[in-house]
Amino acid sequence: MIRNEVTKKLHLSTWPYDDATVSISGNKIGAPKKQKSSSTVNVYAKGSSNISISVSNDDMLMFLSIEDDENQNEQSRGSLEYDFYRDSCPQGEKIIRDTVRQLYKTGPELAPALLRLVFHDCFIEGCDGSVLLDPAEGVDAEKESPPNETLKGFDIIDLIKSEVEEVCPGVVSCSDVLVLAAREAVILAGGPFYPLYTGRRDSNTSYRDIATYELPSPHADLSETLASFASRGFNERETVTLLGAHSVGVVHCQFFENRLYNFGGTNEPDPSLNPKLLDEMRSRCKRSHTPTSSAPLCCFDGSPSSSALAPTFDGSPSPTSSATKAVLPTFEDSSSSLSEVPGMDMAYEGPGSDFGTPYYHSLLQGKGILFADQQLTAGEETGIWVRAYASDTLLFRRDFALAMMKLSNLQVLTAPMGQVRRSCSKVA
Ligand code: HEM
Ligand SMILES: [Ca+2]
Ligand SMILES: [Ca+2]
Repeated sequence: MIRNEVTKKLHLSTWPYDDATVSISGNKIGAPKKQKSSSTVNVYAKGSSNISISVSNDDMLMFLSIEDDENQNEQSRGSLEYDFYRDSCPQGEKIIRDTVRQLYKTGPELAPALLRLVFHDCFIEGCDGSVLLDPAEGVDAEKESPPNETLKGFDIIDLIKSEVEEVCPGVVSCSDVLVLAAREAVILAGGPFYPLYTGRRDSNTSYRDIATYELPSPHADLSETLASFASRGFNERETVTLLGAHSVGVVHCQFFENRLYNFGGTNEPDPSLNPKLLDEMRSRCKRSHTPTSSAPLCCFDGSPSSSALAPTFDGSPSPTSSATKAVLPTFEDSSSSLSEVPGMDMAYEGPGSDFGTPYYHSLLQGKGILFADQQLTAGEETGIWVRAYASDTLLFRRDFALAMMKLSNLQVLTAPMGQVRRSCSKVA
């Protein structure tokens, strides 16, 4: 028999379940104690050909198998470290976790907001907090890019960051706060836990134009979506996985209105849209009347100067950005006013269902809300993964955890590059 040597690292400081226990070969070794300055516990099981590690919780098992996949982690994490702040701010990760959990109690919509926010940050020049910056001298803020106009959660990040600043001023980067807060949001939304490395630093600027051109469009067909994710190193399977994030949150009418009434100039709805869902969506999103009054609610193509150049968030005549702003309130204005803008609940099939699986189920029924969502069923390989995730929750949770780790490690800045901002919306 081949002798196996197995080393398992359990990352306890970020492990959300206090009651996890670990067994090796059937012998319970209990929940390893947290060490004082280190939260990594190595579980050694040497020289046995019969090692099995079981834990009291499915996600923990999945997490152990992720740890087996060292190559993937090694490649993408660059010079990030596990528990980077263990000496400089040992309470940091816990403060972030507790604050997100606290805020979630009164505002559960923060979970989808943070998940989308981390995607929009990491996709544009990496996970560097560039999306968080306000416009200023020399800063063309991504916030002002049309695809980011309905982005929410900036105030949540500010709140979390100020809690962290109270204890460890100037230590924990905004980009780390964002990935850690989003990880917590995924768990709260019913998604899987995934381990994260830290030590990201914040950008010195923001990339409005890049965001305008490079954030994927809700109107994109499959090949465009795949190309966009491939340019960030995601294969077809991972792209299908990440879109599973669309099982939570809301989509405003402007992003799918073209599918309901006049798809591609045909004056007919999108034929790939399930007729029942079409009725439902039409009842929530009335047809826009005149281009002038409807334009601000219609499409993402907000900036007048960019419309000719930006094929991404296309659709209809571009409104002026000031008009757009007047109609689409930002999160800061008031979350309640944003929720009054009509739209569809991503989880329209009913709350309380699993994270992920119902999304793929609905795609199989032609019930994707965005054209880009529904397109996942149009490809041979993507279709395979849609069907796989629709029926296999555990497979999805594992893949989603891995894909979120990869997303969270995109193109990170580490010392001596970048900076640690004290206020996430301002360059230090
Ligand atoms: C082809 C790729 C994608 C496109 C075209 C896209 C587009 C959109 C659009 C148009 C919305 C609605 C925004 C609104 O109405 O305010 C939305 C919401 C959302 N997106 Fe995506 N998205 C994509 C991929 C992703 C990925 C990879 C993630 C995360 C991993 C993500 C997470 C979310 C979440 C959580 C929401 C709900 C936000 C909320 O309710 O606050 N999206 N997306
Ligand atoms: Ca960024
Ligand atoms: Ca970068």
